[in-house]
Amino acid sequence: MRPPVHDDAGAVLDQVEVTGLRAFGRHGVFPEERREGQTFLADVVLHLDSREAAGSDDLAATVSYADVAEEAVAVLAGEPADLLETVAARIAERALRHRAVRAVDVSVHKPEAPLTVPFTDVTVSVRRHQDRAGVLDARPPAPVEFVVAVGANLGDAATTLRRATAELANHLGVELTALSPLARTAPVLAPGAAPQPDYLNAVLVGRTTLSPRELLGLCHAVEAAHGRQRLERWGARTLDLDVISVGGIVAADDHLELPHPRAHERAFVLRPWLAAQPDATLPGHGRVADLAADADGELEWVAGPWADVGLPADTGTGEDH
Ligand SMILES: Nc1ncnc2c1ncn2[C@@H]1O[C@H](COP(=O)(O)OP(=O)(O)OP(=O)(O)O)[C@@H](O)[C@H]1O
Ligand SMILES: Nc1nc2c(c(=O)[nH]1)N=C(CO)CN2
Repeated sequence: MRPPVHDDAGAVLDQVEVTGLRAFGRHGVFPEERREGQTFLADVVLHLDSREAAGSDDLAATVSYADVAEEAVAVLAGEPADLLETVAARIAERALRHRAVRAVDVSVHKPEAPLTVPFTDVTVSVRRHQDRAGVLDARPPAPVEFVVAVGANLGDAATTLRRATAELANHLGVELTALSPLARTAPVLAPGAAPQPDYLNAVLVGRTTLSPRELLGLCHAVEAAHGRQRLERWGARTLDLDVISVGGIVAADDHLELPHPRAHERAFVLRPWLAAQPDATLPGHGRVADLAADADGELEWVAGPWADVGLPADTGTGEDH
């Protein structure tokens, strides 16, 4: 095991290790190294939280070491660099594009390095961490899954939710793949708050090429277009769009936290989400089915289709739950 990397809560991350990756490359400072080439090797240790993947036995919840290995070998065999440090950093950068990878150790070996003395190996090792703030602003290289929870308890809530859902679905870089049925839910209020009307809630699942920040901005724009005013925390509202998760990212800054910090305890999020996506997991919290079973909150399904957006597959808008 490499020295551990800790997550934000101080827990040691798991390690996935690939060693002895080998390729013919042309890295080096000397012209003959560029001309003749030589063998390079790499060891890669991925630091990640494997609990979700272990719970669901689903490769999508972790990272394929085969992909990381191929990417590392492509760097070894690829564009020549003067320094092993550069080669190691390139491999690390490729590995960190996999969002599940929180940190990575890369060692690059050059056992045929042009030294004038007997030696066994030359190794350069680097450790790199996920740029956690940057991750919230980065557009994913390929579409990633997102989950948005919608709610309203002022005005014609059903019409607002239908229109807001269509506005999201029609936005460039956003595609909806599953919709929960509509639920009527008892308001979850701050202690001592005045009573409020029941909410209508639903959950939208989709794929996006927007950055998480852009998706939040889009949600705010749709809220504003429907007259949302932020007067008090947890106040009654014409429309509320919460970004629950994007691409499995676990990251936070002052304006955006992923996954949504209260989603794991909210029946009005979890139960519709489960209905839309029975095998869903909430990054850092586990299976939505388990979380939904533990969450308190009164909820009653509103029968019938409630949104008119084209989905790639027939999904449960209004079937029995
Ligand atoms: N994952 C997220 N989704 C939506 N807003 C978020 C998220 N993370 C942080 N925020 C921030 O929270 C701020 C308050 O959001 P909002 O007014 O919708 O809160 P709320 O709906 O009253 O309460 P709650 O956040 O508990 O749902 C937003 O301006 C936004 O910047
Ligand atoms: N039932 C219900 N209660 C809430 C809701 C909501 O969407 N549904 N949203 C809140 C703040 O986002 C606070 N309380």
